[in-house]
Amino acid sequence: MPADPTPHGATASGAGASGAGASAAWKSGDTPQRLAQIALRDLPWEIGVAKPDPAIVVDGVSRTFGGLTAVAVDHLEIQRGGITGLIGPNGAGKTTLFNLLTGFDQPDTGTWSFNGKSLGKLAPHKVARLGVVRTFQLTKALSRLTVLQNMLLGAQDQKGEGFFRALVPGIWRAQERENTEKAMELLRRFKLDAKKDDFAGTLSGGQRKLLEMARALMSDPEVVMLDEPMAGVNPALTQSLLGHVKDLREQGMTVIFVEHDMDVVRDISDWVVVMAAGKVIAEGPPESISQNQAVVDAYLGAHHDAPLTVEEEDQVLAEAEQSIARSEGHADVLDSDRATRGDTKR
Ligand SMILES: Nc1ncnc2c1ncn2[C@@H]1O[C@H](COP(=O)(O)OP(=O)(O)OP(=O)(O)O)[C@@H](O)[C@H]1O
Repeated sequence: MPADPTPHGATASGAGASGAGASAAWKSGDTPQRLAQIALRDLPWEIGVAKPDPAIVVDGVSRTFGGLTAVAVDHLEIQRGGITGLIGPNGAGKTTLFNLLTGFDQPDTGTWSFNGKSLGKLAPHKVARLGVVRTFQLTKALSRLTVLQNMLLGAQDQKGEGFFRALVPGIWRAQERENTEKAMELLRRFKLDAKKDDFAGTLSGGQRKLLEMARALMSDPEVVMLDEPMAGVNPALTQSLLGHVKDLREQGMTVIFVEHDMDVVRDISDWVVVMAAGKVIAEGPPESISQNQAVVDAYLGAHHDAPLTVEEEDQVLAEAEQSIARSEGHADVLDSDRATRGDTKR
């Protein structure tokens, strides 16, 4: 795990690359949460704004599927040590962006880097080895492996994999023991230790989400990307999951998570990035988002598919009735019917 949460390029007393007003407030002993908040506090709420200490920088990344532009992000920086919420209506391109950043998909154009190192064209396991891991909207726990076996699959740097090392069983046995100890420690933290020998397929949806998060931590990541970690999780486990996400920041990790529940987003994000139709349409601290007209429009637009309320349904029916009656020359019948009911609305 990253031991030193102090932002790169910043001393404990505070000299960040930019945002000088904010960095002046850094004190030794500040928690990662406070450091991230201070680093982001005085930034303008502008799309593509430079962060004092970015872990990830995205430039001109686009991905199309046939004629559809799923992602078209001009410039985006993710602050190290903070929790960044990525929100947007269905189909906004959030998962596709995650896929691109973690090597699960390749873009048509663009570059992106982690700690200044380009991640373009790297396979997912290499991206993970460098320190960027992700979880999936639909969990990828392998049902027919046990919980512990799933955890061990997440371990990096398996010394037993190398040919010469494989000739020296002592090395891989020691490695295996180390990995198992680490897996058990994480399982205890996520309260899954009692289930270590159960098949992952027998876990509840929420427990699978926990397992996936725990497994992602086996590789000691610096950046953890969580795709809808709370989706389908019962309320009792939601709190526990939220606590775990906050813990990641306490341990100095950078977290990016996709979430639809705005209460959750407000609760845990230091910064929020909003996507719609593949583009970033707003970014800022959580409190800035609900005041942003572009965000309100994007969400209201997305709600065309939402079920109608009873009142809206009544109105649609009444209008349809009127239009049929008029086209058939019976408007008078509807008018007298409405008058009988004491309904004056047309
Ligand atoms: N493999 C694919 N082939 C074709 N179209 C795709 C593919 N993957 C994503 N898309 C399309 O790209 C757009 C962005 O999808 P994406 O899943 O990234 O959105 P999202 O913001 O994560 O949505 P949600 O919140 O519903 O998960 C959508 O229109 C989607 O249908």
